[in-house]
Amino acid sequence: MASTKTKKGIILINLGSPDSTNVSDLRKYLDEFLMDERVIDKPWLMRALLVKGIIVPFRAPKSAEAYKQIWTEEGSPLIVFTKKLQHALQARVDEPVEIAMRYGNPTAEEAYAALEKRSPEINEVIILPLYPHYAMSSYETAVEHMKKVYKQKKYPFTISFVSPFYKNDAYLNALAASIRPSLEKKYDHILFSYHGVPARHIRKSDVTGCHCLQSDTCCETESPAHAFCYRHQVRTTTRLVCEQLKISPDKYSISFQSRLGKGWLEPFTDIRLEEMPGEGIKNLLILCPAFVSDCLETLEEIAMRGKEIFMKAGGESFKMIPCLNTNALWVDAVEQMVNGEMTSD
Ligand SMILES: C=CC1=C(C)c2cc3[nH]c(cc4nc(cc5[nH]c(cc1n2)c(C)c5CCC(=O)O)C(CCC(=O)O)=C4C)c(C)c3C=C
Ligand SMILES: [Fe+2]
Ligand SMILES: [Fe+2]
Repeated sequence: MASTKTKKGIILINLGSPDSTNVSDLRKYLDEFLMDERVIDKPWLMRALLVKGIIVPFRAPKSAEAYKQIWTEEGSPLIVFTKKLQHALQARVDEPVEIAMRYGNPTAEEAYAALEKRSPEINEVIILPLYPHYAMSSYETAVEHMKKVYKQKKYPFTISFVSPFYKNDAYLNALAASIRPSLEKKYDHILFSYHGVPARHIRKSDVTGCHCLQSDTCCETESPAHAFCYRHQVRTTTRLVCEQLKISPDKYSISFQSRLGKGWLEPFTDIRLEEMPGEGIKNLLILCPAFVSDCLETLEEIAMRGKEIFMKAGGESFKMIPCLNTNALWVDAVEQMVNGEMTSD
């Protein structure tokens, strides 16, 4: 029997941005985002009342102003950097590369259709969610959405997903290289600020039902829960990259940003930024490794508002290390991952 030759296509999926900074586009984007049951995990009616009745009407005008601070002529930084990553990868691989956004545009349907149109003979699509760490509100929802859309039509290809790459060697090398030049100048401390999640989400994702968040050190005790534990994974990325760079544990820490409501992972980035100068940390290096593309949460929340909090509290220098964006070592890592050369589980 003749064997079928594999013809691959690649999709990079990221979170997505509003189409513009108009309040109406913000409403549409926030509605789609926050009505996702993996982001706000309340029963549909309660979620709809909260999102459509309270959060979106109040947040949309404020978010529109925030997006205006970072919007470029080419559009939202998150989309622009994801497209640039697509082109950088495309320059290295023969397989067609498309992008999709979990919320907004381009959609999953468009990405599948674009691959089919570019190469009708594709029989296998590798999907890389652009999140280093597993969270039900990021990695899981991207995967489930791509699967749901895939099932709605008869596509001539199979789909498979790259796992969270928080301890992948090539990713860690890229992250370390992006930090290394900043270590040459004087600094007192490095803050790894990760996007926060509700603690409840971590407990929900605990496959053992009895491990996650049981103590402050449970993330350091081996457990099958860690394949889905955001806190374990961000701690692992931080520890491994600091070991590689020989940064001693007293010189760095982790915090969580962008909280929306109560019961989120602590410590909070904004609170730590206010406290640090009083603890003698006057010269700060900060990075946001939950994001591989600079976006609203890095450029506006941290580089603008976070810096202001720190400097007002008595800080002297605040250096933000950019996301990996189109860093050549990061493109190497992406190329390895879509080629199935993952070293993480
Ligand atoms: C319940 C609310 C939210 C959860 C949980 C959450 C998790 C989460 N988000 C990202 C990545 C990004 N989030 C971004 C923006 C953003 N996030 C939330 C809410 C939750 N996120 C909101 C309401 C917004 C919109 C902006 C705002 O109004 O503040 C972005 C930036 C998008 C952009 O266009 O630049 C990213 C990226 C992760 C990785 C994550 C869980 C780990
Ligand atoms: Fe978010
Ligand atoms: Fe855990």
